[in-house]
Parts: sequence; C-alpha cells; structure tokens
Amino acid sequence: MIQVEEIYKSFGSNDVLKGITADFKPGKNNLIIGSSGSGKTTLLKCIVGLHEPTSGEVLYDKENFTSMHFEGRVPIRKQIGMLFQNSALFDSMTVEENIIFPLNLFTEMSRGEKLDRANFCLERVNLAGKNHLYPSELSGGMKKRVGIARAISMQPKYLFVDEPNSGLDPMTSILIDDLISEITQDFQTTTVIVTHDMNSVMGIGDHILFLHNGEKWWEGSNHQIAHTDNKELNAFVFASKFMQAAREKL
Ligand SMILES: Nc1ncnc2c1ncn2[C@@H]1O[C@H](COP(=O)(O)OP(=O)(O)OP(=O)(O)O)[C@@H](O)[C@H]1O
Repeated sequence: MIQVEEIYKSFGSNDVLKGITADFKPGKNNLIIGSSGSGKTTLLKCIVGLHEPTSGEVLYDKENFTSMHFEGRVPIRKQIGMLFQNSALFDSMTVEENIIFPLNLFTEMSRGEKLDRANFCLERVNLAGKNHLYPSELSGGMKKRVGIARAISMQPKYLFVDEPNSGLDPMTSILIDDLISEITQDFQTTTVIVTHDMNSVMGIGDHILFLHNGEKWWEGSNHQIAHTDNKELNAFVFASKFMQAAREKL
C-alpha cells in the first residue's frame, strides 16, 4: 500500500498541491483525474521521488520514502515499474533489449534468466515472438504493450502509469486499460494511473482521486462517480455530450 499524507508542493509562488492525503491499495486500479493543471503529474512525481514535496510524506508499505536519502530509496525504487506517456522506449534497442534493460541495471540474473523473463513478459502482453523488432516497426498500441512488458520485468509491487491512452484509438485504449487491470489483479500491484480518459475512469476506476486546483476534491469508485452531486466533478466527468447522454441511461 502507498500512503500519501498531507502533500504540499509549490514551485516558487505557485502552490500546486495543497495538502493531498490518500491511500492507494494493492490489487486496485487507483486513478488520479482532474482538469489540465490540477496537479496530477506533480502528485505522481512526488510519489515516485522525481519531485520532493514541499511538505508532507509518502509511505511505501509503512516505510517513509520521503525522509529517506538516495541510497535508502534504492530498494523501494527497484520495486517500482513505470509506464511513461510516450512509452519511452529506446529506439536503438530491440523489443527484447528494451525489456531486459532494467534487469541489466538492477539484477545479477544470468543471460538465460533474463531472456526467460523477457519472454514471459512479452507473452503476458500478447507480443510473444516480437523480440527482435525495433520500436520504429511497432504501432502505438504495441509500443505501449512493450512499455508495460518493461515496466513489469522487475516484478514490481508498485506500478505507475502516466496517461496510458494518449495517442491511441478507443479500441486500443480499452485493450491497454484491460491489460493494466489484469496485471494489477494477477500480480496484486499497487497501480496508480494518471488519466484524462473517461472510458478508463468508467471501465477500470476501482479507486478514483479527483484533483481540483491542487486539492483532493472527491474520492470514490467508478460506480459512485456516475451519481455524484459534486459540481466540479460533474462538470469534469460529463463535459462531453456523449457522457451527458450516457448519464441519462445510468
Ligand atoms: N517543474 C516545474 N516547475 C514549475 N512549475 C511546474 C513544474 N511542473 C509543474 N508545474 C506547474 O504545476 C501546475 C500543475 O502541473 P501538472 O503537470 O501537475 O498538471 P496536470 O494536472 O498533470 O496537467 P495536464 O493534465 O495538463 O498534464 C502547472 O501550473 C505547472 O505549470
């Protein structure tokens, strides 16, 4: 479990996060949503240590990550998998080399063990046999799946995903969401996803945090969100005509 306690983050005079407290549980898809500039990415970066919070704490399974120095954080970092918005694959490496990259950095595994792990991960994302392709030979959806395979190569306890659906068509987006959700279930990862995508919210939102102007404005599940009377959340969720029409049927 990840606990975020009273996180504040300012950049100069810009107070971006204003006291966010939340728990993210294992085996759940924890979604952070909110309009542009509400602080979603800043919160994600504070949780993984890419930003230091101005105040407040982040705990990984009760261990205070925020108060640790670089060296102390290494064991927790090794248990973190990340899928970045643009998949962030290395273009000069094959699919297999991309997946093995973290294993080379962080483990003493033999070459055979690394290849076995790469093949297991590729199978898990339905890309078995694509080992020797280069990223330029892959579609956007396939790149995301390779990104997921790399993110799970270290068998992470914690999985962070930034905008998994950006640049994907609706059908592929749903496949990627379902894959992330299955992995969360199968490996009981604590998964934290930043998203704008209302299909994701409705489809896989076990636990949703809605940020508004840097504050936690609402928290609940996808079942609850459809019936909320929170004005700002309603405006966000039902901004499109399609969602307004869908609400009539809920
Ligand atoms: N490194 C930084 N230095 C200064 N200001 C920053 C930095 N990172 C983010 N900000 C500011 O923090 C605010 C929130 O940005 P953030 O990227 O967290 O929002 P977001 O909700 O993820 O937005 P979007 O949905 O558009 O990605 C913005 O005003 C942004 O300018």
